[in-house]
Amino acid sequence: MIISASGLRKDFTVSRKVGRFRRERDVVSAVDGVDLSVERGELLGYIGPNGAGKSTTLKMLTGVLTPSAGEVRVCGLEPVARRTTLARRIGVVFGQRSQLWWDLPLAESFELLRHIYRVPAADHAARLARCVDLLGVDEFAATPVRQLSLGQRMRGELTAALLHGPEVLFLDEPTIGLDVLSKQAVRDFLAELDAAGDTTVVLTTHDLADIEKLCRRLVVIDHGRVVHDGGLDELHARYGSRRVIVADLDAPWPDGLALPGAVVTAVEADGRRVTLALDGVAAGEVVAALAHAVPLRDLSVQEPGIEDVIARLYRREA
Ligand SMILES: Nc1ncnc2c1ncn2[C@@H]1O[C@H](COP(=O)(O)OP(=O)(O)OP(=O)(O)O)[C@@H](O)[C@H]1O
Repeated sequence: MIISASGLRKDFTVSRKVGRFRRERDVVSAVDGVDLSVERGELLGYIGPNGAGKSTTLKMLTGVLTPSAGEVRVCGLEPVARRTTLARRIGVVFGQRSQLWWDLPLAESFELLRHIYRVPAADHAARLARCVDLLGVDEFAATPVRQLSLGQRMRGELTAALLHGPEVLFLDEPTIGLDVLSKQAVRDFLAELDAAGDTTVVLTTHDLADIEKLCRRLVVIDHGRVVHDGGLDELHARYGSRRVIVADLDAPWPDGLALPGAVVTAVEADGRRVTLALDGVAAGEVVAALAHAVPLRDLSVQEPGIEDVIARLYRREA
């Protein structure tokens, strides 16, 4: 395991005003007993609603915050105690904090990072070439960082985080606020990184397209606790996502008509369009029964959307 955590906790003490003069202290468990194992080369989606504890977890994994309790190892090291050693073996992109030099052209930040991490020139050149190829960072390498668009800066941040060849890359919301093209470039880049298999990636995101395109495994956290750890398919199965048939009819849907294995969820367009959710029955059987019962004009079968699953999961509709 390249990352392992057990019983990981982080409590924050916050003071709250009570009445005019009194303050009371509350303890907020931002991370409340998280167990996590990540294998080398995995791309893990670490997701959850706002305030769930994602960033706090990442900060403990990268040695920025000391856990209140629990065990954590990244690359076999205890992150806080071995922070400097760990820094050479991980890459970090946290939305709010930049690792680039604001007033220097992007290319000079890359060069400085090469010296700081003492990366052999050939390795640096090879890694940079890959980022030029996939993220197009050469187009704005001469521009001072402060003048870059958010999308350009994020592409620069990703490059900067990878130039020393980290074993693990931690990304906190890398696509938030980006324009469509930059989002696509970042996503394609991460897919390629995942396919190459030599970098472990932990990704927090609220972007459903990121989740759908990139994360084969998802750890979902809510109120500081893991509520799901597994693939997207398992999530669909567990939260009862159902395939849907939308049928256009030549005559109105007969009131009260029931088909085995399907539930009518909507009747629209003067009764000439009906939506049926499948109850685990093969679509073919329901379509055959439908064709027998009503004059069909057109029909489509839709897979459940990730939006639906995640929304239900966050509402805890198990
Ligand atoms: N330094 C701090 N002091 C007090 N409370 C904090 C601190 N940092 C985080 N919290 C609280 O801990 C909880 C978890 O916050 P965290 O930032 O980890 O959530 P998140 O899942 O990353 O949320 P988001 O998706 O909104 O970024 C929240 O209730 C937050 O208000």
